[in-house]
Amino acid sequence: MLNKKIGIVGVGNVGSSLAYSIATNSLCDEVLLKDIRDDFIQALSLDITQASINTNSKTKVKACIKNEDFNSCDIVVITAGIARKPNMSREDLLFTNAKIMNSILDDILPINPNAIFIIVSNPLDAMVYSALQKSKLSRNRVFGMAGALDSARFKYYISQKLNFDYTKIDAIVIGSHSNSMLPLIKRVKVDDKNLVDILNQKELDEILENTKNGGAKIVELLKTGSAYFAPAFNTYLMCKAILNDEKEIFSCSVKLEGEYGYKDISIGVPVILGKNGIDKILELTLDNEEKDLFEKSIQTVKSSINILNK
Ligand SMILES: NC(=O)C1=CN([C@@H]2O[C@H](COP(=O)(O)OP(=O)(O)OC[C@H]3O[C@@H](n4cnc5c(N)ncnc54)[C@H](O)[C@@H]3O)[C@@H](O)[C@H]2O)C=CC1
Ligand SMILES: O=C([O-])CC(=O)C(=O)O
Repeated sequence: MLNKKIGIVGVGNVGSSLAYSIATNSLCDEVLLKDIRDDFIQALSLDITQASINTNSKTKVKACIKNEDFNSCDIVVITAGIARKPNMSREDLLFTNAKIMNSILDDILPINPNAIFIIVSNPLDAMVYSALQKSKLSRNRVFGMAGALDSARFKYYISQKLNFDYTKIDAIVIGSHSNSMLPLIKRVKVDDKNLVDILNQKELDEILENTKNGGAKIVELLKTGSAYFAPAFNTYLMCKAILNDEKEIFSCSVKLEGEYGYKDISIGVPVILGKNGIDKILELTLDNEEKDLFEKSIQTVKSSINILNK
């Protein structure tokens, strides 16, 4: 897909892995890197370009010299901010990352109010809400990556438990990107069979716990930060779906305006992604137990938004 440009703001672990995936897969014409570390992004633009040379990639990787370079970006991914360390929750990042997000939007929005903004910084759902409030852009152009990652982890833990090919597993996580996320276990299909008919309750509970703690487990092991390859690759897939107008289904954090019975809140639900960003929000029919868990998820996001708005 040429004549398309993606800007990445915050080129640390997630941002640089995303730039690498985009460039080595020749997803677009240009990737623009912006960070507060100028020499670092110069180095990365050289390194990632040199990595993609032998893939015959058409993607140019450039370090942003002036904010005006963002004026022609079709997509801007915001991965700037601090990552959590062991014994921290994502919510502990709230104030620092909201401040960083606001300063980035102050820089980019006047130059390019027409891009699609994909938010990655944590706590994800509150950051999406905050970016929407600040930008006043429509919700189909400001949304967040998390549900795709959580759904990949859900599939991973199901496949581990069953020792079964994960390509034959259909599973999705909705709700907040927090401990109160909602892996929809009753809907999981394994080769067209219901997972709940295959495993006992203890085994199902283990999968749920592992999925919810998927990010924290990596944080505990890494000690210096959080996961980046899987977050970056899922963001890459979202960019690809948009630039290629794939109309693919992803679980994304999006502002609800009545869907699922909620308004004025950003949270993970399945959506269709295409060239205009969010093409459609899909409304699953939740049973009473799922509705209660979704409400808990909503409350987690609301409490972060309320803290920010105080
Ligand atoms: N939504 C999700 O599923 C996931 C979210 N995350 C979040 O993504 C964020 C980034 O994570 P990592 O890449 O691992 O962190 P990192 O620390 O490796 O990179 C963050 C980068 O942001 C840059 N930065 C800080 N302030 C900036 C500003 N004002 N303008 C431009 N750049 C700025 C830093 O210099 C650094 O290069 C964190 O908030 C993390 O919690 C990480 C993984 C998954
Ligand atoms: O765990 C973290 O802090 C980073 C993240 O959101 C994830 O990997 O799911």
